[in-house]
Amino acid sequence: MAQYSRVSGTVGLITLLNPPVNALSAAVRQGIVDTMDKALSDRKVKSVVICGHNGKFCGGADIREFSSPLTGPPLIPLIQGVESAAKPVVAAIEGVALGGGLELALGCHYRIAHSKARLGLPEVHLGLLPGAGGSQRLPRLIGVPAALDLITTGRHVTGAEALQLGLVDKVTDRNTVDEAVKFALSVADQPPNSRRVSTFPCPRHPDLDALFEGAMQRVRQRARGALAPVACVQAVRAAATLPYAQGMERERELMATLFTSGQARAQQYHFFAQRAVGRWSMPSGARWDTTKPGAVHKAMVIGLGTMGRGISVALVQAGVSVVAMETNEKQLMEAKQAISSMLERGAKRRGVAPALDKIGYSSNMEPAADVDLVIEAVFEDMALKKKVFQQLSALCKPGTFLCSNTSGLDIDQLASETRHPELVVGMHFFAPAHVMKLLEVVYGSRSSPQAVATAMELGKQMGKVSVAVGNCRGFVGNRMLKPYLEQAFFLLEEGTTPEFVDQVLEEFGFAMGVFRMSDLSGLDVGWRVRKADGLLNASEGHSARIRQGCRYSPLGDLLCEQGRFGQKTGRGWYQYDKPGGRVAKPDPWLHGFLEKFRTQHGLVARRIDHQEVLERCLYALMNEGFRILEDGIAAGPEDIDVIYVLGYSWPPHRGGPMFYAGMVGLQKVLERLEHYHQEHPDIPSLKPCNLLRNLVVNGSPPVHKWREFLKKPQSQL
Ligand SMILES: CC(C)(COP(=O)(O)OP(=O)(O)OC[C@H]1O[C@@H](n2cnc3c(N)ncnc32)[C@H](O)[C@@H]1OP(=O)(O)O)[C@@H](O)C(=O)NCCC(=O)NCCSC(=O)/C=C/CCCCCCCCCCCCC(=O)O
Repeated sequence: MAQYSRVSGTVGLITLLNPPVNALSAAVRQGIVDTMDKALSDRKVKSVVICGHNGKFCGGADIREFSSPLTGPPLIPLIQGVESAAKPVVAAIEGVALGGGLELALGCHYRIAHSKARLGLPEVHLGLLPGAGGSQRLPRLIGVPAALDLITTGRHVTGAEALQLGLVDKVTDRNTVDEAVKFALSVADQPPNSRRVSTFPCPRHPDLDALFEGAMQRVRQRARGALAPVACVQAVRAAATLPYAQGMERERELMATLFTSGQARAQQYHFFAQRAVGRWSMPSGARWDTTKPGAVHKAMVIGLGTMGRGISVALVQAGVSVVAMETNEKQLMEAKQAISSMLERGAKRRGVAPALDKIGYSSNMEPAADVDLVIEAVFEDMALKKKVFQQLSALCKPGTFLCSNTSGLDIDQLASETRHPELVVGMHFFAPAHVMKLLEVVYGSRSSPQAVATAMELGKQMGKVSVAVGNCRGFVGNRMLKPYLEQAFFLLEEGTTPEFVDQVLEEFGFAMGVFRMSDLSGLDVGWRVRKADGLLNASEGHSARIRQGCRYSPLGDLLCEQGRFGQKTGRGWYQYDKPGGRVAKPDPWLHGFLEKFRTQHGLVARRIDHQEVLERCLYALMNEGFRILEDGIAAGPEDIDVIYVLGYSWPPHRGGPMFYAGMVGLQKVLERLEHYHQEHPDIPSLKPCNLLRNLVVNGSPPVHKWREFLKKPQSQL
């Protein structure tokens, strides 16, 4: 709803009221229509201010309403009504003005913003475009290049940047509503005719064709196969080339296509899933809303390789004091320099001073005695990590939380090395740790709810989306990666090439196919894990393509034996112009190697099509996701989907693997897995798991109902 009052004698004040973000629900839209009517018909009122309750202007259209038939006054004529009002209307922007909220502000005749307010048109992240006139008004107000940038990236700008762009008329550090009321008094006598943005000509640009071509190329590269960014470019092009009314018609057509698309559903699901994972629970029944996190003022990071450096930066930027520790003096010196420059760059980007005084360095463990939390980020080696945990347990003051940045090792084993296993949790960061938004928080069988709450909260403080998961090999993300990689290797054995597999996966929307990704992260990483698992050598009398009774592909191991570790060595699944080179080129040597391998193992190459690559790689991965749910390692499909979109570059417009399974149809996923498993009975990951069968038997319920079919989460180890 919206509240109305008259202030300072002649200003009509309209306050949007819909906590927590004053989203434009049907009731709020009706409230705006009613209160505008009041203000315009009140003869004492000379000008109007629109603001939001509780320091937030407006978070945009109410996204929850998008899944049911739209009711209440539509937004486009509502904003048109505000713009055509005969009395000046001023938007008082505090907190946020996003999406429909900013579009409402663009319909006002003046915009006053707090310098720290955040403004933006993030609809592209919801699979939409700014469809309430935003795509037509913004370019008219701030010019085509700046509007293209804001609309296609969905990025937020501060009030201060908005002023520079010409998006707002004034910024303030004081009470924004008071300033807006003063401003409204000062313009009360000025007719708003010349302030209607829809009547502005779109600023001219010398080469519109090149500008839009470049923008189109960028959005296609950034989000392969996503419809919304392309439609955003098309809508802005309409603003630049057509009269306003025709531009609005084009905006409407494009929005209608997006609004009902599966991609918009997927991205809106992802928006709510990111928020849902914050409401975590543990098998014991402990929950996010009943557990108080411990305070973390000072933390220690142990091991300053790439991960430790990134984690240190993320902690400092979150306002935590850090002691960064590394025993190797040379590495310590290099880390100091790298961390300082990362902090400086980050501070410059955010327009603040670098908090270099928040970090100290040590070459020994002693400072652990005086910290609230330790994050161990040493090499991924159980024996080494165990030693670190033993030392920490002896050194730390009572109550210090001990966290391991492991990508898949057993948290319970680490905890058992300490005197207080309840204080131990996993914090699986993703590289680069100061940039990537995902954090898997792993609870072991003895982790206390408070330890989990503390790690979850610390993740949030670092700007990450933290997902609580149970303890098993590879946790959620890497556990699901295993069958995906395995299928890709098997497909090579059966006749295809790395180029074709990557092309199919990239067309699906992944930023990189599995082989290019493997070259980037280093083939030796998986090789070391397989070595530790005793998988490198076939048992006597068994085929080289069988391990532990199941089909196994030694292809990755054979490349590593040749020193082909990927980009860093200049050779892997592809060739590069030099070690460290980034441009992957097909490698004739590799094709010859695959042919020889097939001959040696009596395999006849067959033609493998697009559909088979996609289904075998993705359905095997999804099947593991169902198993993870069945095992209680993830509390719900949203957790898995958030992990995959934020940590494994699953395309957001496809929601995540579990959401995608629902989109494809669970029955179809089941049938195709059954088909492939019949063809390859020696690949257990293709055997459809019970939860998938159970969901199909129960009529394939929508993804938000799957939790009803799950057991309580539990640790598997
Ligand atoms: C930055 C935020 C605003 C706040 O962040 P933070 O403080 O961290 O808090 P959160 O945890 O994120 O959020 C708190 C809770 O609020 C919920 N929330 C937030 N925003 C919204 C919202 N916009 N709607 C509903 N709910 C919202 C959030 O979920 C949290 O609750 P919970 O924990 O999940 O319970 C941050 O929240 C943020 O970034 N929000 C989103 C901002 C955004 O993206 N805004 C744009 C929304 S889309 C929009 O505005 C579109 C406008 C144009 C509409 C035009 C309509 C025309 C329709 C034409 C259709 C044509 C169809 C034709 C079909 C046919 O032909 O038939």
